Amino acid sequence: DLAAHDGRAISDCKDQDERIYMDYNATTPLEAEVIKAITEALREAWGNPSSSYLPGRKAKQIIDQSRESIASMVGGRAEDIIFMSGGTEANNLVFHTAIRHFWKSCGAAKISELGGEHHNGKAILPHIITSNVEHDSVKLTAESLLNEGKADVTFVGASTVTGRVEVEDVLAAIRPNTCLISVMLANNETGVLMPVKELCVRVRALNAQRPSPRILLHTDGAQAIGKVQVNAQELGVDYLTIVGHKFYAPRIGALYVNGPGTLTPLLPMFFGGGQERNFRPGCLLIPEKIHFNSHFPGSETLPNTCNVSILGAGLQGWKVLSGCRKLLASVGAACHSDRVDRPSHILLSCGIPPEVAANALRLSVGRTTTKRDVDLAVEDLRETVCRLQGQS
Ligand SMILES: Cc1ncc(COP(=O)(O)O)c(C=O)c1O
Ligand SMILES: O=C(O)CC[SeH]
Repeated sequence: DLAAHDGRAISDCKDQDERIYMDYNATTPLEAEVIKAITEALREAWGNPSSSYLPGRKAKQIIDQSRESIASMVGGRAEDIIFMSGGTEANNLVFHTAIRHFWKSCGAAKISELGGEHHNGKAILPHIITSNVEHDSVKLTAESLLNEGKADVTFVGASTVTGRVEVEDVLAAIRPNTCLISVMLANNETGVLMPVKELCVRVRALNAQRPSPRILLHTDGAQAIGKVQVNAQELGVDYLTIVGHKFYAPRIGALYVNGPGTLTPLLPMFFGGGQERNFRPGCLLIPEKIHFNSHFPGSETLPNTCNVSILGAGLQGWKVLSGCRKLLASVGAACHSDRVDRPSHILLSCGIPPEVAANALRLSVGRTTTKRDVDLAVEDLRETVCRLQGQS
C-alpha cells in the first residue's frame, strides 16, 4: 500500500517486503492535513464558488484562502495566482501568451523595424529561448511552436561542467524578436538549481534599454517549491509555475503572474464561465454534489437505468437537459413530459426529497450506447452545469 498519508507509512512498513519510496520528484503522497482539508471541503463546500448560497460561499471562501496562502508561499499577491489543472497547463499558457502577446504588441511598424515580414527571405516570428533540460511540458510545447512555424526557438544547452543553464549562454541567444525566456528553477532529474535570479536581473536591465518586444521571463518552479525557498518577486520572474503534487498536495497547479493582465500579459487558452477572472475559465476543482436516486440499499436495478440529481439551485432537471448540447434524455417518464417542471411523484413516493427530485435526470442507455457516448454525455452535463451556475 503505497498510498501513504504522510510518506512515513511507506518507509515504516514492518513486513519482510519493506519498500523505501525515493521518487518524490515524480510525485508525493498527500499530507494528512491536506486529506483532512479536502474531505471537509467535499462535505461542506461542494457548491459552485460562483453560487450565492452557503455551499457556494463556503467553496469561494476556501478558494480565496488557498489563493492567499499560495501567494504568501511564493512571495506574491493573491491576485497574482491563477489556479489551473497543473504544471503542464501553466507552462503551456505562458508560451501561448508570449506568442500572442508578441503579435499584439508588435504592430506593423515594429515588424518592419525587426526586418520586415520577410527578413533574409524568412518571416519574422516571435523568438523564444529555453533550455535543453526542461520538462516535456516546456520542451514539447516549444518544439510544437517551432515545427508549426509559429515561433523561432533556441534551446540553450546546459553546461556539461556545471549542469546549469548559464546566464551568458542565454544572453548570447537573445535576438531583436526574442519575446520569452523560460528556464526551469530546478531540474527534476539532476536537482541542479538554475541561475534564474541572476538571469532575470540581466534581462530586466536589457529590457529597460531595448525597444519592444519586452522579453517575458518564466521559470518552471515545479521541482523547487516545497524543497527550497521560492520567492517570485525576489527572483524577478513574470511567471512562475506551481505544481501541487510535488509538495504533498493533489494534482492541481497554479501560475504566478506578476500583475496578470496589467503588469504582465496573460491571454487565455480557454473561454467559458468567467472563473479565474477569465484567465482560466471552467468550474474550479470543488466537486459537484450529485445524488443517485436509484441507489436503495439491498435493491437491484436495471443495468441500463440511472436516475441522478445534480444538486444546487437553478439545476432543475428540465433546465439542465434543455441546456445540454448533445445529451437527449428525460427527467422522468415520457408520458409525464407535460409536467417536467414538477418533481416526479414516483421519486417523491420513493422518499426522494422534493428539492432533489426536482433536479432529477433519467438516463437510460441501449444496445448501441458506447463508453464514449457516456463520457460525452457526462462532459455535456458538466459544461451545462457550469454555464447555468456561472449565470446564477
Ligand atoms: C519540472 C516539472 N515541470 C512540470 C511538471 C508537470 O506538472 P503536472 O504534472 O502538474 O502537469 C512536472 C511534473 O510532472 C515537473 O517535474
Ligand atoms: O521527473 C519526474 O519524475 C517528474 C516529471 Se515527468
